Amino acid sequence: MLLHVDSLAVTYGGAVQALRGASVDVPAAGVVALLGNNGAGKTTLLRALSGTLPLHGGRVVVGTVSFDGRSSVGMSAATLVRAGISHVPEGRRVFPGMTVEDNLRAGGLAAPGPRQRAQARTRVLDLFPVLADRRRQPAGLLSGGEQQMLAIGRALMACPKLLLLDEPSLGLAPLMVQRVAQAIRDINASGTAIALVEQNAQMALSLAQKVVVLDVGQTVLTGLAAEVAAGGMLEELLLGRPVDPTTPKAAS
Ligand SMILES: Nc1ncnc2c1ncn2[C@@H]1O[C@H](COP(=O)(O)OP(=O)(O)OP(=O)(O)O)[C@@H](O)[C@H]1O
Repeated sequence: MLLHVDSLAVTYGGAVQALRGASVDVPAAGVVALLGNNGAGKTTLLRALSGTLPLHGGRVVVGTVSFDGRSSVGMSAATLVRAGISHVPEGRRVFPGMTVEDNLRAGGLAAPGPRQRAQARTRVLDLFPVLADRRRQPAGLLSGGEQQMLAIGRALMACPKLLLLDEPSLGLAPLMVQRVAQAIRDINASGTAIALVEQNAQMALSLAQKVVVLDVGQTVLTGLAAEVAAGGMLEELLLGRPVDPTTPKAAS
């Protein structure tokens, strides 16, 4: 398993328990959708995995996280990105005053070497040709969809084994959502594993092989995407009806 997370607990400021038993496995080259209602802990989970919990207060208190065979709890964001975990945060967070090219260059600082950096740049510009057209423009002038592409492209510049995507479709027009979804498919087809947080459950189910549902900081369902989609379990969990504790965990 590329990523193995078991019973992870995270608190903010010692008081807010954002995660209280999150478990998720992501196989090499797999796509896992992380679903759950607002406040379920999805963003916190991605931040814990990429070492970007707020410096002020966010803390992993218990649990196991292993990435590529090594325990990764407590590693810095810089170490984790070099180990192969790239995070595209919610709200894209491109550097608005820097050009598209410089945003990509910043992502490439974590690439293993110059040859891999050049290959990653070619790959990103093939995936998102609009970034090549706009490479001299400040990132802040791009549309929301283009900024999302740039944020994903910047993350890919580090040559990740695992890409963490937080709400990539948020606020995008339907056509742009489709283009981002296709890009996610293409990225995965080239061997990069993906953990995808998405409010758009339909999109997430169409991209993922596996689904993990979080509720109030805990993993309450793990299953194959096709089975979860067919079984109507998701509506039950996301619409807030009581979860049957006897529901078996589907095969992972
Ligand atoms: N910096 C922070 N300080 C204190 N509490 C926080 C902080 N960030 C998140 N929380 C709390 O932690 C819990 C989990 O939040 P998180 O953002 O991880 O959930 P989420 O599933 O990503 O929700 P959403 O879909 O709304 O983004 C919530 O109760 C939230 O209020």
